[in-house]
Amino acid sequence: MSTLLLLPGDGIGPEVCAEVRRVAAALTPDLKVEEAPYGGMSYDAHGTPLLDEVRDQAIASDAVLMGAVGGPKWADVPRHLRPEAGLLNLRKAMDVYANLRPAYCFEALAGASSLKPELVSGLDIMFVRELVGGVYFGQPRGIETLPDGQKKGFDTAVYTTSEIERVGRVAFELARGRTNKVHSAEKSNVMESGLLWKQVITELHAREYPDVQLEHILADNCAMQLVRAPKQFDVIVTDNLFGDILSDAAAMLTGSLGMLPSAALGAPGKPGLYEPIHGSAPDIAGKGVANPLAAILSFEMALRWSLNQVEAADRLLAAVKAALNGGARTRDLGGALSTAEMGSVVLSHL
Ligand SMILES: NC(=O)C1=CN([C@@H]2O[C@H](COP(=O)(O)OP(=O)(O)OC[C@H]3O[C@@H](n4cnc5c(N)ncnc54)[C@H](O)[C@@H]3O)[C@@H](O)[C@H]2O)C=CC1
Ligand SMILES: CC(C)CC(=O)C(=O)O
Ligand SMILES: [Mg+2]
Repeated sequence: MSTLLLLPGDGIGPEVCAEVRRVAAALTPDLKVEEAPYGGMSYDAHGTPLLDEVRDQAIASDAVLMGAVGGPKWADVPRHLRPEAGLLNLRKAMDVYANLRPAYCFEALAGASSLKPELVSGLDIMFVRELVGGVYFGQPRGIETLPDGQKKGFDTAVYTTSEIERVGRVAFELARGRTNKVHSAEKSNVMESGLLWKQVITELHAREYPDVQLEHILADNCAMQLVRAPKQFDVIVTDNLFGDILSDAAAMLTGSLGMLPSAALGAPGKPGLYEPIHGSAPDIAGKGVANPLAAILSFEMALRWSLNQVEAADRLLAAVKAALNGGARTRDLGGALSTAEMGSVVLSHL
């Protein structure tokens, strides 16, 4: 029996994870679903966003699915104890370095996109975001007071050859099963870590993946091209910061931030960390209106990538498609369904 560890977290996290629980109970009754405190609610109860035993439980499970963490309540908590620090520490501890963020436009939602339907109809981009390196983790970092009394805030963007190579390999391998095309996005024009990124990807491509079409693109141009002509992209491999930003932007091409799931993968055989790409959405938390589909589709990715249940994943994907084809829409998609009502429509199609 496989184990899924659910970490609902804060804000809308518990609301969308409740729908994942219902779907899992109906679709995969043999899956053991455990739950643990995490994020701000763990800080409130235990003084830390990630207990050592929860980290160990995550590493020992077959897959981890989290809702979201953070919110204004914890804005004044010291940086290393903030909910977001718990998330970064969990990603690092699980060494889930390749974050797959599919920006897939369901046919029924082409009209809900921020772009004209013809620009997004058939859109299927796979972001491969490096997740455990770069500026979110680099040292030194901090806020210091300068001799003249003003303050200096600083971070370090750092990547090593092996960190770039291993995520690049994931992107090229994925591309081979798709349209054989990879864009590598960086800022090699102004950043040394970006220059190394470009060199390592170029060498990896020449050495191991000459059959795949590779294009380098500066991250700012990539942002512009995503909203100009997104269908030119298939796989986009990029660093932690650019991947975070570009994938949020791409979410709106698919209709809503509430639609995008993700899978964070490490070494083969190790558990993956699955999460909707959105945050805790404090502006709508507690209202029961959040779109649960990003979380439900994250469960679909967990079934496919970690839990060896491809048939169940196919059934779930078909149920989400049927729900959307039937007109089911939460508020972010222009409809009026509540979180639980959207979950129920998906369930009705399983
Ligand atoms: N993986 C995680 O746990 C993440 C946590 N965060 C944290 O979440 C908190 C809030 O961050 P924000 O910048 O507001 O980003 P956010 O992603 O939480 O929300 C941005 C906007 O999208 C809407 N939205 C997000 N998810 C939605 C859903 N499922 N259905 C309908 N609407 C949805 C929100 O209502 C809001 O208007 C912060 O503390 C941030 O650090 C942010 C991103 C990822
Ligand atoms: C640490 C997270 C809050 C950063 C983020 O927005 C993300 O990973 O999507
Ligand atoms: Mg983000």
